[in-house]
Amino acid sequence: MTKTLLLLSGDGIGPEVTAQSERIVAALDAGIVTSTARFGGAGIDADGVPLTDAVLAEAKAADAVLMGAVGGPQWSGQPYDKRPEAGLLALRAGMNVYANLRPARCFASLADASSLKRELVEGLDILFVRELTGGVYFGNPRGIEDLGGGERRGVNTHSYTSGEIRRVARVAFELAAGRSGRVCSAEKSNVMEAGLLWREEVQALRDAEYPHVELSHMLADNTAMQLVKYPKQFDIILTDNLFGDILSDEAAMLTGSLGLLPSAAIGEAGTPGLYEPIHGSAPDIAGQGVANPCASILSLAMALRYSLGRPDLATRVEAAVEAALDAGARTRDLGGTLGTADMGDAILARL
Ligand SMILES: NC(=O)C1=CN([C@@H]2O[C@H](COP(=O)(O)OP(=O)(O)OC[C@H]3O[C@@H](n4cnc5c(N)ncnc54)[C@H](O)[C@@H]3O)[C@@H](O)[C@H]2O)C=CC1
Ligand SMILES: CC(C)CC(=O)C(=O)O
Ligand SMILES: [Mg+2]
Repeated sequence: MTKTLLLLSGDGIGPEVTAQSERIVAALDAGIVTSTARFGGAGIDADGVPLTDAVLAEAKAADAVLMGAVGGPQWSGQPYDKRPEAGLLALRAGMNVYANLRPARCFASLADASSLKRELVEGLDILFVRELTGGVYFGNPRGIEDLGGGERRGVNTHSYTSGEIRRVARVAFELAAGRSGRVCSAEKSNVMEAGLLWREEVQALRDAEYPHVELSHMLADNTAMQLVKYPKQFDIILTDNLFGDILSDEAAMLTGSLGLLPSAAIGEAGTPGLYEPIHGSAPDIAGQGVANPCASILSLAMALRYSLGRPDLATRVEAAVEAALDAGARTRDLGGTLGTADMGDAILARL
């Protein structure tokens, strides 16, 4: 059956890495129909807003969306609600993709590319389950107010309801069954009420419905430290929007590069998923053709697995990426000399 994939390549290196995923889709020849739309800074330049209603409607009507990255210095002077990043938050909220799966796996051939010693990262396989549509990125009130006399106040609100916590915790507990059965929930219940509620709700759901899951709780600052001390202690890390954002970037370096980590954002069954590399638009290397496309291609693999009904092709794409890395294919971030399209070639050759 035909499936539809909407490509929102966005800004900076977004279009460069998404182009390589598009080549993979074409090579798979699996009846996946792709379309493209403007999004992020590219949307602001053409339409005045980062995400139009029409593009959101297209995203909700597709089987899956593959996003590149958004943002860049050109748009940093805009008010917050007009920035490319606000478009991404609106897309995530509009698609109601509240659970963000961010796997951090260390490929065998990259164990020496990590900033940690080989023995600490060899075989590493962590899955972050990050809450994606709540917390401090979305809470109200927010803004910068003028207090007079040259003083201003910046305000953001971190809030979670029990329902928001339970639905993402359920995703983590369900996924635990297919892994080691262990979930570590990271929050700041020692200093934040929303963190305390997080801890209580996660524990209550586990006790009521998932008694076989081995659940532990860890304060998020300690989690950041433990990730570089002994990362292999973790299997699934369940955490909120802000901590998940930060901890997953940290974990990326354990695997060798931020350019390697994919993600899947999923919501209720039967609704489309949003797939994106965890990295941003990388203005420092944009336009040079040197970005690593692996995170985008591995995000496409996650789309094949979770939204496009082709787990067989997901495995094939992941194997092609691993085989290219095993054969020594390396972009600059991994210490190599290949450009973005060369890396795409190396992966395509092994597909
Ligand atoms: N999902 C998204 O669209 C995200 C967007 N952003 C936006 O991106 C812009 C830049 O943010 P930064 O803090 O610089 O984060 P970033 O993730 O874009 O880049 C951080 C560092 O990692 C490198 N890097 C990232 N992806 C790479 C890849 N595929 N290959 C090789 N190197 C790679 C960059 O060159 C840079 O040195 C900002 O406007 C930010 O808001 C940031 C994170 C996520
Ligand atoms: C809205 C994004 C720019 C936040 C982010 O860095 C991420 O989701 O990884
Ligand atoms: Mg981030």
